[in-house]
Amino acid sequence: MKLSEVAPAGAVEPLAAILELQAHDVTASTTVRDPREAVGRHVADSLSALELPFVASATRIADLGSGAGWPGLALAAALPEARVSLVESAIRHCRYLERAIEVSGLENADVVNARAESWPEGIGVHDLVTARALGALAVILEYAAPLLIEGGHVVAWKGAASDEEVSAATAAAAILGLEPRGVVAVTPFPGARDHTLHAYCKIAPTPSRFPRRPGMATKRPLG
Ligand SMILES: C[S@@+](CC[C@H](N)C(=O)[O-])C[C@H]1O[C@@H](n2cnc3c(N)ncnc32)[C@H](O)[C@@H]1O
Repeated sequence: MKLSEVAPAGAVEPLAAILELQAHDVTASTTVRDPREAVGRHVADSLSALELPFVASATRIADLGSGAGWPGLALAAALPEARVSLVESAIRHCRYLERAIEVSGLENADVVNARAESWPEGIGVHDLVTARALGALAVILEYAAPLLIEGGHVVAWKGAASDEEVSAATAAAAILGLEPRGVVAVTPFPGARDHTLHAYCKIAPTPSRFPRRPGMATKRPLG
């Protein structure tokens, strides 16, 4: 797959620079380094969410657990009007993300070295929170809900999620002021299997006891 087949014209150059960096920088947190493979597995997978209208129109995005920057960097490149914060707890990954922003020239992305549940400046200001490969759905929702404005959305990129995981997330959503808005199956690259986007909307204030202390969402999951 070519970048120009999966990314909007203005996003091709910055993303090509990031894929080149990712291929050679040993601190990039990914096993998919070959740029030709990364076009599908990282870029197209990240941009598959643009088919959701509230992703395409988002203006203030937080990508939680960014790692090597997917989906956050791809969304920043594709949505130049949006501001994208890459929230990453590991300083090593943050340094890489800063280099990726520098080589790409993306001016609408920034790096936040924090745990998603310990980022007070991020509370209540985002209309979209994204997360890929960060954890169980219920955990992602617990991290995301406080960061959203009412009417904002969460999108979680998942492989095959079990019925149990989805039910736990539905129960967690009800506690957090979120409502499920569907699961969309996507095929970002030929042969991609079990790629789904799980969407939720914030329909009510999140109770003030959230975010809980760091680590609690995984130690004692809601739902
Ligand atoms: C498996 S990687 C996924 C990276 C990227 N989203 C992807 O799909 O390629 C998960 C990342 O989340 C970070 N992380 C884990 N818990 C976190 C938290 N509570 N807040 C912010 N980052 C977190 C880890 O350091 C790691 O870089």
